[in-house]
Amino acid sequence: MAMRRVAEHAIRTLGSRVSQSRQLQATPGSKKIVGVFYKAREHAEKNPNFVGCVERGLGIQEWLESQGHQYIVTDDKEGPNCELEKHLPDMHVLITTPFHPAYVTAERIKKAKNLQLLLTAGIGSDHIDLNAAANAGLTVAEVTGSNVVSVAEDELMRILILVRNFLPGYHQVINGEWDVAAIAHRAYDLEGKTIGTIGAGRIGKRLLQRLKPFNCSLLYHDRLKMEPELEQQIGAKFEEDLDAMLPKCDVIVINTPLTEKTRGLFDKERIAKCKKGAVIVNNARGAIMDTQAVADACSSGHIAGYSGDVWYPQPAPKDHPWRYMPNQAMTPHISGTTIDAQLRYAAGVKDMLDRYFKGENFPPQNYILTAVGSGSIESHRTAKLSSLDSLKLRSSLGDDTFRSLVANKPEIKRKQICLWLTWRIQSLD
Ligand SMILES: NC(=O)C1=CN([C@@H]2O[C@H](COP(=O)(O)OP(=O)(O)OC[C@H]3O[C@@H](n4cnc5c(N)ncnc54)[C@H](O)[C@@H]3O)[C@@H](O)[C@H]2O)C=CC1
Repeated sequence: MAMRRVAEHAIRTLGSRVSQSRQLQATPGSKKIVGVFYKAREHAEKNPNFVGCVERGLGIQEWLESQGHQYIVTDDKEGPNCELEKHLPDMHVLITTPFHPAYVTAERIKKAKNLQLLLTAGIGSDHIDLNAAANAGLTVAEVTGSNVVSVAEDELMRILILVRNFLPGYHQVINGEWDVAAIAHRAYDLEGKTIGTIGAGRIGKRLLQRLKPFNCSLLYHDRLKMEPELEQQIGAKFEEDLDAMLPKCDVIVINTPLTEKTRGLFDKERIAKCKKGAVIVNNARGAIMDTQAVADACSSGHIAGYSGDVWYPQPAPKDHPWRYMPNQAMTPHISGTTIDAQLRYAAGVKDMLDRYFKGENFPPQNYILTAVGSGSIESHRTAKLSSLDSLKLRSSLGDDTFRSLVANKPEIKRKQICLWLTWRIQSLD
């Protein structure tokens, strides 16, 4: 709350103190756009709306080529000789997804001399080195909101799968077995249990809304408390102290972005604070967890089950401990790439490319990082920006707050707010 007040005050006094940031605009002429997606192989033909794969490349090939642009699509993203590396020196735009992440390292950014724009088809741009992108003056944007329903629904499913001990029963059927007791001794109702989400942004709120009819006790820990009316409507109680919330929860769900604050948040010590027998669902990012600590807690039974679709790295190596730990219900990274989600993030990417070609701003909530022209803003601010975790802009203020601030101050350019607040939040943290 205090941070929000400071930020609001800051915007009131922003005025002319911040000079114009560079407008991201494609220079005239043909652009080289590279997209990195997962391969669908024989599955590509099974559904005309399966646009998120290499074979369909978000369905924008014809449109881009009709405008004279070059569009390269690949799934080959690893190692010095991969297809992605070959195109780094002359690409202007790189489209990546969190499902088959092309890790955009500082080294790769350095090689990509012509790169202006990094678009994430989906949500979560932690596979990009944002500090390096800021230093290089790149714009990073994602299709915010595109798959939040997809993930919230998936989390609800995972909670039920773990609490009802569903998977062992399914495996019995496949294996020709029948042993009710082997399942029933650790299967529970969801009703009456306490569920806590860490992060109650778009996905977290949607999950809480979906859980309300289950008659559970709902808790949330976030950097921001919801407005009282929304809190009441959702029916969840705010827990300012994460470590105080954890021992209360039968089910813990992680819904924060991966930032420097959340990387490794669930280490051995924090997992030890969870109630014995709690289950954890994590569709946010694998690196929020200490991999081995999760595997150990599942093996010891302190954690009764772990489910999620996010790993580090991705694809998960064959020897990843989560593949082999007991009571896990892991899948590849799938929750945010339903056909419905693909259509939404494909449309969002096309819209941003169109705006980029026309020199128009993107929807404000899509920006993760905005381009900074050298000398176009005060130098110390540029310097600050280059060294911070840019996700703080959204994760500290919350997108709703940020949007309402922008909406109430039409005279202030969004990019100015973005740059200034990012710098300001850094000093507040
Ligand atoms: N598995 C999948 O397919 C998908 C995964 N995701 C992951 O889910 C994350 C969340 O997505 P949205 O809900 O759309 O984002 P959002 O920005 O709407 O919400 C994130 C929430 O986390 C809170 N938060 C940030 N840092 C925190 C901290 N240190 N402690 C407590 N709360 C903190 C923010 O205040 C905000 O309320 C994404 O960043 C992404 O990593 C998103 C979409 C698909």
